[in-house]
Amino acid sequence: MALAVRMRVPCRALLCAGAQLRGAALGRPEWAAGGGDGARRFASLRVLVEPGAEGRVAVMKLKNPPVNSLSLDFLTEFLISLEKLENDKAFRGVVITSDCPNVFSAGLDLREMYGRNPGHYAEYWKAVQELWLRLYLSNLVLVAAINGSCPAGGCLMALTSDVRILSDSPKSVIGLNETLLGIVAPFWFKDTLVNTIGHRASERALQLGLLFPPAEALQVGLVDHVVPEDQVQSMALSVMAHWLAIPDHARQLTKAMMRKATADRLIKQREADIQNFVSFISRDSIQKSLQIYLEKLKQKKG
Ligand SMILES: CCCC/C=C/CC(=O)SCCNC(=O)CCNC(=O)[C@H](O)C(C)(C)COP(=O)(O)OP(=O)(O)OC[C@H]1O[C@@H](n2cnc3c(N)ncnc32)[C@H](O)[C@@H]1OP(=O)(O)O
Repeated sequence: MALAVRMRVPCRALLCAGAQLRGAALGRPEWAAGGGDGARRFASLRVLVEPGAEGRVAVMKLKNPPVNSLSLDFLTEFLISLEKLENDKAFRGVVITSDCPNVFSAGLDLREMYGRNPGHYAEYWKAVQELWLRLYLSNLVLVAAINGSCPAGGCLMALTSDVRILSDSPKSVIGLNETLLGIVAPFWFKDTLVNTIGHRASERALQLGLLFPPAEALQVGLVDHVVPEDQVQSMALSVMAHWLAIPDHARQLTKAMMRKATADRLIKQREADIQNFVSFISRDSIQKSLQIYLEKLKQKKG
């Protein structure tokens, strides 16, 4: 029973070890315990982890300004924080939210996918896979408190949660908009979306690269609740309490039953998926599309 519940993701330890080495190489402290809660509160440069009021729930705040792009450094720090929480039996649930105003996450860091070498692309993609697998198969109850814009990889991250709460703001759009960048969402992004909103809605959303405003996101089932911005966190904690009323073992086995087949599709072909990504992203035409998109983002500022 315990084995079935505690699904492990291969290569995690290696990735985390890599992250620690990278941090050490940059000459900065890995973790700083702080505040009156002692060891339970910890932070890396880009991820703040605070215990909730009752101690069973942690709040993870993404802090990679200006837009919480999922850079390699961010991903490695996030994965280490998540592993710490998974390994601490006191924690049963995690609320994931943003520390950056108006943006939950801008998705994958375009600078990791543009103008680099194949080895870098492979390392980056492995970390993106790891993020998805660790979140999608997490034994913890995960609630995404989406307090801002949530495109592409940000949306993927939110989709791995058990519940999504979106702030009711014009900036809070959510969706897998990859086609707008001239790139294609990989099959496991697509599978996660289909598992959430169904096949037809996903087909339309993916082809058109739709970014749904709050009311539409709620209607299509991409999020579970839309609330005023200042109530996102309290709503997340109240939904969490509901989920924590269910015995962990029953909920965890049910979650695994619902998600394992989808995760296994990637686990069985991780290396091939990395090679596909590297050859796709290295194409001149794709690099050109990314360059144009990055320029557009810069021009937007005027
Ligand atoms: C097989 C291939 C599959 C690959 C899959 C990819 C999935 C992805 O996640 S691709 C990334 C998709 N992301 C987006 O399309 C979002 C792009 N960003 C935005 O739309 C906006 O930045 C925002 C709505 C999130 C926030 O808008 P805001 O006005 O607050 O900020 P900006 O002025 O636009 O941006 C500030 C700053 O940040 C840079 N930036 C924005 N997004 C990214 C990003 N994803 N990666 C790297 N950098 C990003 C932006 O260029 C600005 O930089 P400068 O200050 O240097 O100009």
